[in-house]
Amino acid sequence: MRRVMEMVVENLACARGGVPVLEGVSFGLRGGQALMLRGPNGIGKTTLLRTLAGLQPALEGRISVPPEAMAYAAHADGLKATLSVAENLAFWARIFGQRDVDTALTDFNLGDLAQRQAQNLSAGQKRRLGLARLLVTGRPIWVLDEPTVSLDVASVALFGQAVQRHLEGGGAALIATHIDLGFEADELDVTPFRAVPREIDSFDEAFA
Ligand SMILES: Nc1ncnc2c1ncn2[C@@H]1O[C@H](COP(=O)(O)OP(=O)(O)OP(=O)(O)O)[C@@H](O)[C@H]1O
Repeated sequence: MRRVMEMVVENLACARGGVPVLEGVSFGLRGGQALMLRGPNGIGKTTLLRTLAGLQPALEGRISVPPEAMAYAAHADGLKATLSVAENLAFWARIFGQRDVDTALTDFNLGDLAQRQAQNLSAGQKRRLGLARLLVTGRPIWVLDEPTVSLDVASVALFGQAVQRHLEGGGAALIATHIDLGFEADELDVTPFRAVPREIDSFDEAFA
């Protein structure tokens, strides 16, 4: 895995549906560090993560590392329904120039399900497969949006261990979650960065 030196985010502003939701977001993330994104429902955590991962443009600001340094996981979408668990991982590994899928199978307890088609997995098993994909990206910064949805207690623990191993290997993680993942991590509450509503330029025309 390529090591993260440090990701620096400066004065970032991001929007959802054309409406600014967060602005002035600044923070740093270094190799070995996990940062938990906190804030109430709807504040803009998903929007921020999508912007960092390059899925939507920033309104302003600077991100010191390119999206290619990041592996983004939001939900199990993107799984190939008719491919088996092992084939899904091999597919992703090939895309990212990696070979090993056994570690991902083992670490997310997917060994017994390796030959099952993705479409026949339970919600929690699909989520485990979605998260196992992180391991075959080889990318240093994991950007995770509510990664534990649908996971049972044992799977949350497996996930927590996988993140910790990633950190020990010099990786970093930015995680939007409402729950305690069971390991030491820093927190970033994005509430203070809520965008100030702007005046609508066309107000006069619209209501004239
Ligand atoms: N497609 C969309 N078009 C317009 N507004 C949207 C769209 N999707 C989300 N929003 C709004 O953007 C704001 C930020 O949403 P976002 O999903 O980033 O919040 P969040 O902090 O991740 O919330 P949660 O904790 O509930 O997951 C919310 O007010 C939401 O209603």
